Amino acid sequence: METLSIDHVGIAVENIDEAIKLYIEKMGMKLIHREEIPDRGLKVAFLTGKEGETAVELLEPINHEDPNNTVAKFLKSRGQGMHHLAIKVEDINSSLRELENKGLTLIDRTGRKGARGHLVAFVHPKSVMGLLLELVQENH
Ligand SMILES: C[C@@H](C(=O)O)C(=O)SCCNC(=O)CCNC(=O)[C@H](O)C(C)(C)COP(=O)(O)OP(=O)(O)OC[C@H]1O[C@@H](n2cnc3c(N)ncnc32)[C@H](O)[C@@H]1OP(=O)(O)O
Repeated sequence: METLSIDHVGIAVENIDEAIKLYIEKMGMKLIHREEIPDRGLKVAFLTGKEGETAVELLEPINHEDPNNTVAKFLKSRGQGMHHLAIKVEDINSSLRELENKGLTLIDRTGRKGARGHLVAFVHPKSVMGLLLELVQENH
């Protein structure tokens, strides 16, 4: 499998509106996309720099008290900060098979719809040296 690019860095935050303001006003980024994903119980926002390279994805749980919400759980146990790294691939399902064959532990066995309508899947941090890895395939 080949990584096409580093798609985004996911950052868990307690308050997405305050976080967006910080990234725009203090770091000079621009907001390129915002949505709520009720299926995953998340509010997300994507920001980039002027050159539009790798994005930052801010993630806030819709319900901070939901014990099944992975980001709410993360905020309670580890606090705000980097949550995952997402790489872009051409074919998410064949990449997942390849990673599994190489001994990595998959969280998702197939790509499913994530933010921006793209297909996404996660690989367990215990098999990526503590990093929660996301694969993203642009859904054309
Ligand atoms: C919208 C979409 C998109 O981009 O399109 C998204 O971003 S969705 C973004 C949100 N969705 C996801 O995160 C889905 C994938 N994540 C998951 O399924 C889960 O968060 C797991 C990674 C399996 C962890 O769940 P689990 O219930 O096992 O949590 P836990 O608190 O007991 O943690 C088990 C171990 O994993 C570690 N751990 C938990 N979350 C971690 C993270 N984000 N990065 C690195 N390590 C992490 C804990 O510290 C712990 O390590 P120790 O055992 O050493 O203490």
